[in-house]
Amino acid sequence: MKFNFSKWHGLGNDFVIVNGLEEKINNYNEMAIQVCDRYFGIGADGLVVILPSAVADFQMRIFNSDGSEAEMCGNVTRCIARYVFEYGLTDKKKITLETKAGLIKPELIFIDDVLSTIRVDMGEPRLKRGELPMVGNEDEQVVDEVLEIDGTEHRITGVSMGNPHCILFVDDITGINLSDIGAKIETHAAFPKKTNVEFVQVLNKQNLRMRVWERGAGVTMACGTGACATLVAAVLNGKTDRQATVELDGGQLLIEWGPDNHIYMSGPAVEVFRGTYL
Ligand SMILES: N[C@H](CCC[C@H](N)C(=O)O)C(=O)O
Repeated sequence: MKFNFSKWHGLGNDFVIVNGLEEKINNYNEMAIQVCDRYFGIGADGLVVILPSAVADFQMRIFNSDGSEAEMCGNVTRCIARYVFEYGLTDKKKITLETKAGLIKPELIFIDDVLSTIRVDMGEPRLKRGELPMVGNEDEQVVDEVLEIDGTEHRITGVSMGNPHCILFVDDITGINLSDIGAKIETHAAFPKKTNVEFVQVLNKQNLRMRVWERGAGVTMACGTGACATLVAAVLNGKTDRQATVELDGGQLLIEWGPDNHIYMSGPAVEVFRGTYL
């Protein structure tokens, strides 16, 4: 089944974007596995399809490279905002996107007619265990709890941005074997829907260094929802201010936890190439 696509990334977290208003794909989960394969396919962390919406400007569905569907994705939200504007699907610089995590609102910020950054209202963080989700009392926050992995205790904080995140603060991030421990935490019994895993080194009150093992994708260069969850966890644990720069393998995101309790993420989006999948 042939379809046109465009290849984008947000700080190296890369996606195949398909305009589902014009292109037909029968099985998104299966197609995501195929197109994300870096040897036999296009190669990406995920497949994202733009669809019509009755409640927003567009609907966005996100599929990880393992074929699983995610509730939300921060980095691709910035790419979609540019895509629909530059491909003429809208003349709006600020749009609403319907996702499984609710309505997300990206805005293209121009300075002297040049695109400067893309700022996304990511909605409110979910801080109760049940929303994480994580086993235990639904109304409790998951802050500074102990998770046992291979007989070793790790202190974690759980935050959901519509998708689940397990955050661990470490003194030296270079010493983490992300592929080993990330995979074990992703599939830990404490997380019925599995989880994204972020390791964080606090540099100071306004700067964090974070590396991520993503649910359904493994180690990626960046994770937008993960950066938002990381800032929230850092504030909950008294480590940073409510606005900080999160430095990822692929670059930096500015994250703010606003007085309206919404999380705002600012960063870039880049279109790399276009093509036809045969
Ligand atoms: N792997 C994630 C989805 C992609 C999120 C990430 N790429 C982002 O930028 O937020 C999950 O299954 O929840």
